[in-house]
Parts: sequence; C-alpha cells; structure tokens
Amino acid sequence: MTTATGKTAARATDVWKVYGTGEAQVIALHGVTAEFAAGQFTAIMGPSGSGKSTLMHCLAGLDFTNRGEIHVGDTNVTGLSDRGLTKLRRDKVGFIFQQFNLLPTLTAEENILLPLSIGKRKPDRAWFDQVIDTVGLRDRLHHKPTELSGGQQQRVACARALVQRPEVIFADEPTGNLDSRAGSEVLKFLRRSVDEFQQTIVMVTHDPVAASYADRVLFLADGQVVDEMFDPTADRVLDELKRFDEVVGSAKNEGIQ
Ligand SMILES: Nc1ncnc2c1ncn2[C@@H]1O[C@H](COP(=O)(O)OP(=O)(O)OP(=O)(O)O)[C@@H](O)[C@H]1O
Repeated sequence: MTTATGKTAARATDVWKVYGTGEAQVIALHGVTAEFAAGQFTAIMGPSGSGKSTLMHCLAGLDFTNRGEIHVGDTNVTGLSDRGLTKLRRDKVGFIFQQFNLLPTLTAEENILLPLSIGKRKPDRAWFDQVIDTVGLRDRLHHKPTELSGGQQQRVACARALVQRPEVIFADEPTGNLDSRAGSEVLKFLRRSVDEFQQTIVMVTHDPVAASYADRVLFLADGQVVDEMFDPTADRVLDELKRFDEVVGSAKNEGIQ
C-alpha cells in the first residue's frame, strides 16, 4: 500500500464476526482482509447492513471478532485482555461519532483534553494550540456543548481525537448529523489532519461527497470487501454504489425466478 511512511496503521486479516445463534444468527463479517496505510484517509462504504460499523468496531477494539486477527500498529488487538483493550482505546485510537459524544458538564477545552487526563498524560500545549487553530475553536474553548452548534461540537470531537495523536482515528458517520456546510468544515479538517499531520483516518459514511475527501474508498457488501477506489470523486463513488444496487437487485430477481 502506498504511503509516505510505508507503514500500516491498522489491518484486519480474515476477520469473521457472527452475531446471535441458530435462526437468529447473522454473519456480519465473512473473512474480511483489509489494510489501512499510515497517513491515509480511508472511507468505508456499502449498503445498510453490509458490516461497515462492525468492521470499524472490531478494528478499534470495541467489539470482539470470532475468527481472524486485528492489528493496530504493532499491537495484535485480538490477543488483548480487557485491560489491554482499555489501554489500546485510550492510547492508540481516537473516535469521532455521529452523535458527537461530548460530556455536557465539561467545557470544550476540558472535553478535548479528557482522553489525556484519563490517561494521566500531559498535553503538549503547542500541539493543542495548533489543533485548536486548525479546527477554528479558539473563541469557543470555554463554552459547554449545549452552547455550541452541531458543527462546532463535532469539531470539538475531532480535536479531542486528534490531540492525543492516536495511531488511527475512527469516524462513524461524522457528518451524519450536520448540515452540508458544517459537514464540509469537519471533512476539510479531517483532510487537513491527514495532509498536514499525517494522521490516519478510517471513516464509515453513506455520503459519496464525504467519501470524496478520502484517499481511498473500501466498498463492503454482505460482510465482504468487494472493491476499492483510489482518489475518489463523489460521482465515481455514486456510480459504483449504483452498480452494487443493480448487481444485488438482479441477484435477488434471479433468486425469485
Ligand atoms: N449487536 C448485534 N446483534 C445482532 N446483529 C447485529 C448486531 N450488530 C449488527 N448486527 C447485524 O450485523 C449486520 C451488519 O451490521 P452493521 O451495523 O455492521 O452494518 P452497517 O453496514 O454499518 O449498516 P448501516 O449502514 O445500516 O449502519 C447487520 O445485519 C446487522 O443487523
């Protein structure tokens, strides 16, 4: 995989994930193998129920796999104890969720510094300042989440993820709750953090425009990686998604006949 560093920030090797048993059993991931190069921005796309969130949760150590291996940097996530997983989530990965997930009683600054305080790590003030200026939050640092717009709250969540310099930032529909202007601000910030700070980002999205900010799009269908696209544009991503719909549609029709 081509990157400035040539390193892999995260990888899934033949990962299987099964939910439930018997008739209720769902195979959410069918032997997924995927690499996420360091310093690259990858979008994961695919139809609803194709396993995007499951893959991301397994990669981030938020969910267990049934088979296969996950690595984040040099760490084999699959072999970690609960304590090891907590440490991984605290020290090596950053999260951005659709619902922002900020603590309402804390100010923007306190929210941003929370992962560092939990890990008893001192903030690098110069880096903190750089992150704050990049997301444009300098005059909002002492506001509580309820005093901020959705876009500003999501920028706080982005800064919180970035300030700890994680190996990978996982973003689950980060623009899903934002209007297009606030969404594009967040996406531009994510793009800058890759271009200027060599951050690795893995983002699940349904939105072809959001995916066009990535370097690569990984397409999932029925729990499997079915395609990838480099240097995506929104139009090319949309065409690819339409093609999937046609393939899935005709497969279903054949099943009926
Ligand atoms: N906790 C769970 N228990 C049982 N089944 C689950 C659970 N989580 C996910 N699934 C099932 O696993 C499959 C993959 O779900 P997943 O949420 O990963 O898909 P997705 O591509 O992220 O979907 P969406 O785009 O709708 O968010 C789906 O069939 C889903 O119903």
